[in-house]
Amino acid sequence: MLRNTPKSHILFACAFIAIAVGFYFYIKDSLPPIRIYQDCPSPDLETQTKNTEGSEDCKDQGKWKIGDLVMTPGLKYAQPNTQQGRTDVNSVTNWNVPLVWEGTFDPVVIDEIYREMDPRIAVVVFAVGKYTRFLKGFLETGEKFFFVGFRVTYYIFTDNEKEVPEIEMGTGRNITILSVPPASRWQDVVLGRMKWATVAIEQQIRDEADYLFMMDIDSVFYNRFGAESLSRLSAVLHRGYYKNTARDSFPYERRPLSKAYIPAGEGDYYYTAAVWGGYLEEMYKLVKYCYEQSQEDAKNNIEAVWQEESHLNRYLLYNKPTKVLSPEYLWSDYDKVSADIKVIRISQLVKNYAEVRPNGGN
Ligand SMILES: CC(=O)N[C@H]1[C@@H](OP(=O)(O)OP(=O)(O)OC[C@H]2O[C@@H](n3ccc(=O)[nH]c3=O)[C@H](O)[C@@H]2O)O[C@H](CO)[C@H](O)[C@@H]1O
Ligand SMILES: [Mn+2]
Repeated sequence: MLRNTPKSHILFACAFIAIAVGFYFYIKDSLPPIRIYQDCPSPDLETQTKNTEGSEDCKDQGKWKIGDLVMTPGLKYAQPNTQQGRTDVNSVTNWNVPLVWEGTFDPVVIDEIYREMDPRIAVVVFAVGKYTRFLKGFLETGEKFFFVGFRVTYYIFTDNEKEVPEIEMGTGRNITILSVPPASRWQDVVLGRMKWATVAIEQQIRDEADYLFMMDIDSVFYNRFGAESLSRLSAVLHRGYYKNTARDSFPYERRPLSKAYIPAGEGDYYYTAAVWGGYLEEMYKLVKYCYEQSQEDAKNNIEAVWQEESHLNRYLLYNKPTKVLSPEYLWSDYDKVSADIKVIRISQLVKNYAEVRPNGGN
């Protein structure tokens, strides 16, 4: 067959291949690296050993943990006191983990200790539809108050990248924008967060972060929010139900048909879904759980009363968080400040629900 091909054609083909190869080597260094997505085994107990034997890429994933509490000699801070402290609030849960309030930690000591461990902190926020208007205030105040001096990446999920403002970021701090489709129901956005966050953790965030927070975007930071919040799994008490609410009056999902069902007579606290955090792989497990449970509900034509917040509350009742954060970690501009709230660290803004949501208020 080659014998029948004119020589000029063969010469032409060879020259073309030579030019193409030459061109590839010329531009090779400016091409983005080709990355074949590798599904690392999830680090639950059964796969833990396999995971350590995995490829280089998988080896370090999910490995960050709170380590030795090492402090630099010579650090100046107030002497701790065994006799004085908060007496107006309970600062421990009945499963004996800290319940964090202003006055139960020293920011100087705690930030110093944890900065040594240098976690890469991811903050996942969604700004879909008109909620992009909240990005500026959230990010600007985050840069002033949220884990100052730590490595932080804000993952902004939006349907409108053009609306993401330019913000001056501190050293070691970044913004990553991820694109999601628009939605016609706000319920689909709040629940969709669980789906898109699951996918993004699997495909990207897992390689880039050690610790992850899920947060609402319609809020601003007013004061320090730092290393005292770190733990394997940390959840925030909802400001509306933390003081005098009997467990049977918590707005848990009460319909047995839903996967988020909690029967009467059970319950510790009511947690908000607007701020929660933990080790990357713990959060992955929990975000995915909320996603899968809500999918099950959808098959049965039911949507939990407070969407992912209901699934989160069920999970946290039977899988206790290792740190509980007081409502200082999510207050609201709607509410009068109670005497026990000495510092508001982050607060939900007043918003016109009917105007800002695609399908109106409630
Ligand atoms: C303080 C508190 O407990 N907040 C919870 C409460 O939220 P809220 O009443 O504060 O809900 P919300 O309107 O802030 O929605 C939650 C979040 O979803 C995103 N979003 C929502 C709608 C939209 O059109 N575009 C968009 O981007 C945005 O990041 C927003 O902050 O109830 C929701 C579920 O019902 C979630 O459990 C919230 O975490
Ligand atoms: Mn909100």
